[in-house]
Amino acid sequence: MIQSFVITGFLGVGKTTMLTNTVKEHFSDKKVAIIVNEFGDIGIDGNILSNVYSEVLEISEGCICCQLAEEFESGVIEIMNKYNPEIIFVETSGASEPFPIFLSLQNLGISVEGVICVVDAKNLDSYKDNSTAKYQIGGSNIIILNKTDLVSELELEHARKEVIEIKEKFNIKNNLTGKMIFTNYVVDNAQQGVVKKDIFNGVFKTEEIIGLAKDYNHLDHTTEDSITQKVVYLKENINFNDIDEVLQNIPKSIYRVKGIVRTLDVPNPLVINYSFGNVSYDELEGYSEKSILIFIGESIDDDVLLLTEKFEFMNLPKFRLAK
Ligand SMILES: Nc1nc2c(ncn2[C@@H]2O[C@H](COP(=O)(O)OP(=O)(O)OP(=O)(O)O)[C@@H](O)[C@H]2O)c(=O)[nH]1
Repeated sequence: MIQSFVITGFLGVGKTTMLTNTVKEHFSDKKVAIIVNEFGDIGIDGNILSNVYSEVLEISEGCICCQLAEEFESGVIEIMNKYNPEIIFVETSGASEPFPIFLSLQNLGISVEGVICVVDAKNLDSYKDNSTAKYQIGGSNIIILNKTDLVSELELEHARKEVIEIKEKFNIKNNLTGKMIFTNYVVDNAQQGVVKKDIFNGVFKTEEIIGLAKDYNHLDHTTEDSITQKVVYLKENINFNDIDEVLQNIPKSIYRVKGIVRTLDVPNPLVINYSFGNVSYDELEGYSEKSILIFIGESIDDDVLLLTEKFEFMNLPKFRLAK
């Protein structure tokens, strides 16, 4: 039977980092397929992962947990036929819930060995009230407190307590029987997403939950903290400083910026990663597509316009992620 892991967690907490490091560290001897639910016209994570690993399927422009179950399931079947993987990792978008994906995998006869929720130990307080974030923790059975390099032991302990509190409150139940779907869960720590190998050995017996999971209904995302995104394509005449100035002045309502941008003064295109006030730039060779920035957050329309008014846009499409 093919095994799988679902990786969930809020925007920018380190899911892709964990996936990349984990696959390299613990699964280099296995045939691994990675499925990334990415938003926007190009999958930036997919682009990066495909440099590391070859078999990446991207499901784009939508949320697998809401509209894309069918596309997701047919994509998984395609991957199984083409690559015959031993293990499948599914990275869900930071704005979706993990459990519907669990069910889709189960429908396809794939064994789900764990639903891993990556938590940002440094920034949990700033996103823990978002309803999707709570359901992500509630819908997982392996919780990884990541970015431990950025916190003190006291802060880590605080984050751990908070996570357990949320988990106990939002632990998903079967709608019909009222029983907990996950009877067991673990909380562990990681830095740069490097997770202990035995975490992947499974912490629950699949048969424990299969019966319960069948009757589970999709939880609705609530409207009040809906997450939207804006995709901005940039013209080619920008300097690095123009980009940096925008990224140093991101308002709090924008949780996440990702992109790949070519500038006049840096030789290679730059992969841009912004989350929780930190921005990083990594040069990427061989990218020749349009320069693109994706802004993700709550009610961000005006903020993005204000921030980017100095750029000349090619266009500015908008997607709705979660309602
Ligand atoms: N200091 C520190 N930074 C980290 C750690 N893990 C990830 N990061 C950084 O956090 C940023 C976001 O990481 P990603 O792995 O892209 O996060 P993600 O959860 O996949 O993001 P989305 O797919 O947009 O939801 C990147 O700049 C990472 O380099 C960590 O343990 N410590």
